[in-house]
Amino acid sequence: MSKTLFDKIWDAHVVTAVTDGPTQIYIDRHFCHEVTSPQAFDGLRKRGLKVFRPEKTTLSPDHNIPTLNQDKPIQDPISKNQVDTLSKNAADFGLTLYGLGHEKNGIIHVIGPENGLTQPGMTIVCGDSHTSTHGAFGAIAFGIGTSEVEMVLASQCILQPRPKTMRINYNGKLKPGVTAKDIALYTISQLTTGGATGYFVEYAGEAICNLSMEERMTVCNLSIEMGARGGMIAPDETTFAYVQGREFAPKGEAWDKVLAYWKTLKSDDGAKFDREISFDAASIEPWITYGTNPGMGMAIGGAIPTIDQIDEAGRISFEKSLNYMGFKPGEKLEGKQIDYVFLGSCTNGRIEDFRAFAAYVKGKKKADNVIAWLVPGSWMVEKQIRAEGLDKILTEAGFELRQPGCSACLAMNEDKVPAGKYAVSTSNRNFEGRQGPGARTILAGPLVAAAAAVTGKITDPRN
Ligand SMILES: CC(C)[C@H](C(=O)O)[C@@H](O)C(=O)O
Ligand code: SF4
Repeated sequence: MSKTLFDKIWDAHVVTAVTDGPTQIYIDRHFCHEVTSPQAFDGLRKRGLKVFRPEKTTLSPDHNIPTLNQDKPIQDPISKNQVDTLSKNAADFGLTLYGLGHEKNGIIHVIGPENGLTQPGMTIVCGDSHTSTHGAFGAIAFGIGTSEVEMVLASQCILQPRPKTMRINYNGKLKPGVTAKDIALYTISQLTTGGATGYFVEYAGEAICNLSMEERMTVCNLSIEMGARGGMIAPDETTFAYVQGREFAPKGEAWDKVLAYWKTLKSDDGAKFDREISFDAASIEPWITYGTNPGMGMAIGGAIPTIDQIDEAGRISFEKSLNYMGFKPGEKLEGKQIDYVFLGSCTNGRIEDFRAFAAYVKGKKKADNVIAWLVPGSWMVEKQIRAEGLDKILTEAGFELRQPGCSACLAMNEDKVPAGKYAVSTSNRNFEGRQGPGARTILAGPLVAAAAAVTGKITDPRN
């Protein structure tokens, strides 16, 4: 029988199938950060349990870490406690930790792939919704809650109801100047933030096959913002070339063997999805959000919907959202002045994002009205930025590089956008207060962020 990519990986990981109940699934890789893991470790302590397979779990603090002076003690007591607790848990349970100051520290969804811990065919979990990022490798990767973190630590398994499957096809080629982030924001705008609830999504089609691994990670990262359990892309030569040679990638004979298996990981012809939709890649424009959820987006040259374009049931929240943002129905945002630019996060904090940003700002100057936070996703990204001399281009254009971490993506550290200020951000959430109390977030890709940083306004990077 024809199988989807999802079915193949899922079926290969079933430990116990229960009729009318969740399936027990084996987990190949487990990532942990400081926010969602403390109670899980305490739970193990209370039960007198060890971590079942310590080599399968990797820890990195990312949410609470400062992006300046990481060599000094963390000032905020709550953040310090969370980061210290993660270190203690790693030591007590014998787990690998890329702690603060470690050359491999960074956002957990950035360091997994760059170290070769993320591989095709795997089941991957983390107590974090953006675990969907790892699906870019052709893996079943999804976020879990803290009680499930405890379950995985104790048993290397998890109980999961089988999600429905959806395939989204992007036919044809993207237009020049359109990025992976635009694909994702466009898709959420079409499907809405609840449009993929209950589904595991496979992204497919020519425009997806043409993406680099980092671009695929950006697309899969945002799956959760349309409610999907996760997103995935079939592995191909691009995937294999990215994984090969990385620290934890299989080597020698083991590589040849696994590669033969990875090549079978694609949806068979005739495989049935519970839902299938298609978009014309050429209809995607550089995309920005105007509201307070990632589905409230539009082409950069477009206009915010007018009230009559909104379903009656949604009008109150639409008005509330625009009120928070200080925008009016029907308004165009191109040319509107902004205050902050944030380049970073597990969505767009990788080397290609910094290359794209640097290429745009090269020979130009940062606008005086803009405060720009350029935050690499990891120390490996930071090192690469310097190795390529991108830091010099950025400095000459008036920018400074900060130290890696989640930073202003959710403002758990000091990087908070002040109330009422507008931030063009390459991250993935624009909820009220996400980047600081009262902060107003406009989500966009790295090129739109670069254009905003040099003009001080919302600007189409193609002009
Ligand atoms: C802190 C964590 C639980 C959260 C998530 O799960 O996504 C965070 O990473 C976020 O992006 O909001
Ligand atoms: S960068 Fe943002 S989205 Fe990603 S894990 Fe950190 S807080 Fe969550």
